[in-house]
Amino acid sequence: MPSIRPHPDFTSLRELPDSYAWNHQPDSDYPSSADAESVPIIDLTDPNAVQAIGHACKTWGVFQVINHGVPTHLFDMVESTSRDLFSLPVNQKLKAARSPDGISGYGFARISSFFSKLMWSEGFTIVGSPQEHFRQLWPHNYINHCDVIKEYKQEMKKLAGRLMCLMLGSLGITAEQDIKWAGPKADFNEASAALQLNYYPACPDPDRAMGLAAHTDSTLLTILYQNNTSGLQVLREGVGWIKVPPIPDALVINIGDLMHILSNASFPSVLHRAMVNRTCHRLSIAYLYGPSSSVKISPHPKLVGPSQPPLYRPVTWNEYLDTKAKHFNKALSWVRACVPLKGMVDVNEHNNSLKVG
Ligand SMILES: C=C1C[C@]23C[C@H]1CC[C@H]2[C@@]12CCC[C@@](C)(C(=O)O1)[C@H]2[C@@H]3C(=O)O
Ligand SMILES: O=C(O)CCC(=O)C(=O)O
Ligand SMILES: [Fe+2]
Repeated sequence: MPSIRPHPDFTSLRELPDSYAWNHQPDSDYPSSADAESVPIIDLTDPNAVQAIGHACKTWGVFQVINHGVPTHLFDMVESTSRDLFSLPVNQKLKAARSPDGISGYGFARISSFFSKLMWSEGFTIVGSPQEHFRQLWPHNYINHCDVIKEYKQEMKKLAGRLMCLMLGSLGITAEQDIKWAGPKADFNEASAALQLNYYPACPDPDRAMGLAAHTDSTLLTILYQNNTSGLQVLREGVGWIKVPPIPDALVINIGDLMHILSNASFPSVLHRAMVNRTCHRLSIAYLYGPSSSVKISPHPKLVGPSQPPLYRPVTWNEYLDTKAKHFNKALSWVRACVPLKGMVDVNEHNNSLKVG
């Protein structure tokens, strides 16, 4: 939790309090070519999807997918549950507040404590069943909302398994032969995940506010649904912050730190952030996908050899989440093997409200 106190209901403020005002670097720091580049869009029914995904993962660490097979009505339903949740009175939402050392529940982003300024957003993290927290929010009608989340997570799990096969396939790794923890059907059925609902209210001074500060995800991969309001940006080295526009029915897929480790740094975990809007609120739903708790993730043997030493030590998801909670943007360096890594992004350069020390 930040040492500065959040406004109890910042969604109703007419002016941006100083505690929410970030000192953004002017965009002129970056060449204007930032507008000319855009995140790849990949059709999952395209026979060349593996190559396209491999290229996007290596060069961007992020892409959008279309024709992914997730039924549209599921997005409407999960959006409606999220709206119902965030429009509850503050006191009601606080009944499901995340405990100080917990992961699930209502509150600020987990990384908030690393910043001297507050973020213009609310979040709700779901790990496992949402039942207990949803009952606190909606004592009389939580069951429907639980069902929506359950169905959404099932669909996301299937898609995440497919994406794992495509991403690894592009590196010459097959789930059947090369990844034991992919399970007997090689469908990654034992994998686990968290669902993060993010709500960014309309903001009186969007140019000085920050929705969600620049970070990488502590996942294998993340599947992000965003409503029709833009805000997501990804950092392209040497170019700058690139907007990832909402495309109806498309999903944004990004590489997380664990996939960066598994790929022995072939795939970068992309730095991203969410900006806010003066007139429209924004909603996003992140499916944060990782291995089951007993699995140690390490650079895959097929990507290691005499000229390619393993760049990271083995870690479980829980160990990595603990490291991230302690060291935030330094977490990857903490699991680095004793080999210097070239071309690492220093997140400090891009987060100027980061607390020092
Ligand atoms: C499974 C995860 C992944 C977490 C921690 C835990 C639950 C909540 C996730 C997020 C969601 C919002 C951004 C982030 C950076 C945050 O603050 O909380 C994420 C973090 C991570 O990717 O490190
Ligand atoms: O809201 C967004 O677009 C980004 C959300 C995000 O990065 C996250 O939940 O990890
Ligand atoms: Fe993220």
